[in-house]
Amino acid sequence: MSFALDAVGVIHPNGQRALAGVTLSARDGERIAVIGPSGAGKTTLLRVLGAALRPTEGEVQALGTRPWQLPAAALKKLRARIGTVHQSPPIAPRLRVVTAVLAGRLGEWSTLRALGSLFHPSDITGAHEALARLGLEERLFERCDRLSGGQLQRVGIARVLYQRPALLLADEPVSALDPTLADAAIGQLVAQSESTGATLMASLHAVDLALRWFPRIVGMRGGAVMFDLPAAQVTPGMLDALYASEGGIATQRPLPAGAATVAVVEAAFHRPDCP
Ligand SMILES: Nc1ncnc2c1ncn2[C@@H]1O[C@H](COP(=O)(O)OP(=O)(O)OP(=O)(O)O)[C@@H](O)[C@H]1O
Repeated sequence: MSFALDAVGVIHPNGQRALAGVTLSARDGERIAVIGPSGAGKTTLLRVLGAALRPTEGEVQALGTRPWQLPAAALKKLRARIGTVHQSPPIAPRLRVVTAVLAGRLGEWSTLRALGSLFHPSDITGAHEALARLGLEERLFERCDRLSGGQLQRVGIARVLYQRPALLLADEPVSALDPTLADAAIGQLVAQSESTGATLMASLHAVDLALRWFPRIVGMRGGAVMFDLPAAQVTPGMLDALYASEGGIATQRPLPAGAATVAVVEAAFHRPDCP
């Protein structure tokens, strides 16, 4: 078992409930997409799974441990085995791209090695390989504040590929990328999961990408799981219900502009290389 949540709820300090009664588990190596409207609780769910946010209610298990029962040093070790791609990567602007990628393994390194790598990057080949998978190898020594938002997002993905975590969490990892780059970047995350056996869980607004690349789809709304199904069993009607408008604000299922909704959903059900 890679992770298990049992009746997990989160209420933020301001009283806002973000998750309610979420029970969910994943086997090692599973690939799961989380979809749902804005505010559904996707980011909060990923933060709970990454042991970054302690839930208000329920039980969390991740990589064979109960994070919130661990002493501080063991919790730090657990976090080093979990990799998160953030929608806006928390990367210091003046950092070189190479250093930002190598930071993926900071949690594994001694303080001395980590400090040293700031001044003398120690595994340039490894950083180059990770960046090449995202088509960014020529930016190896560029400063991060000279990159576009989409390039920075790809640096965040390269960093987690370099980290090689056992549990790979991605929160809207391709929101700043054009459709071609987004598809390629999700392909790299999936390839990483296939080659290392890491469990991959990604939140995505692009439903077509979710259905094409992920065998299992979790639909969330209002902090709760609405459905948890194999991609082939998710119907256009379920997607309409998931993204239905609330409070008079018209919402639209986020599919590529100009696409015939049903046709795209149906076409997206099967990856050519998936049975
Ligand atoms: N730090 C916080 N303090 C208070 N409320 C929060 C906090 N973070 C999230 N929330 C609230 O929790 C709910 C779920 O937010 P979350 O960011 O998990 O949703 P989401 O599905 O990731 O949304 P989006 O698709 O827009 O990123 C929302 O109502 C949000 O306003």
